[in-house]
Amino acid sequence: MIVEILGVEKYMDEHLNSTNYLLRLIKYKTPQSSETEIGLSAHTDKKILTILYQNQANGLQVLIKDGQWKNINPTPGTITIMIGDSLHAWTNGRIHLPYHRVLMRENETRYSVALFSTPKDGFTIKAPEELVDEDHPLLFKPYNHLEFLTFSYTEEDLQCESALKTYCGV
Ligand SMILES: O=C(O)CCC(=O)C(=O)O
Ligand SMILES: [Fe+2]
Repeated sequence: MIVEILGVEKYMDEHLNSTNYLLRLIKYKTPQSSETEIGLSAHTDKKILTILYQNQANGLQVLIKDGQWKNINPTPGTITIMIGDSLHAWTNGRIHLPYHRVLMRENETRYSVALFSTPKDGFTIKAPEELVDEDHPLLFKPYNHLEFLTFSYTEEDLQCESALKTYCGV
């Protein structure tokens, strides 16, 4: 759908051939006090797309424009999809990159299952020429996904507002 909306369907095969998948089951510790606790601190997913499924214990929040955190309380049985850094960079910033976190509330155990699609090792993320023009100048230099991941585990990444901009912003 995304490639169709952006008119770059011709890259679909390249995308499928360069993608791996990773499934993660997460169990969050149940807070025993009435204080809310950070289950997962604010971050963006460094990968392409995240498909998220959770139990009834809500807690996912997304940062919205005015700097507020918005609760994401999905209807039971539905999934939440989030864009990761790789797709944000590949689309030359055309698709919003959501900062998100998980807050835990008293006596609720949250389980979530995340299916990440991720660029294969060694793949270079480069926005297609169709998505770069005068109105949309190139935002990120082409970068190697694995090297970016290595950077994202460093102290420098922890201190910067956007790993992607710091690492390869134009
Ligand atoms: O558990 C959740 O709802 C969020 C998980 C998440 O953001 C992640 O694993 O990157
Ligand atoms: Fe995440």
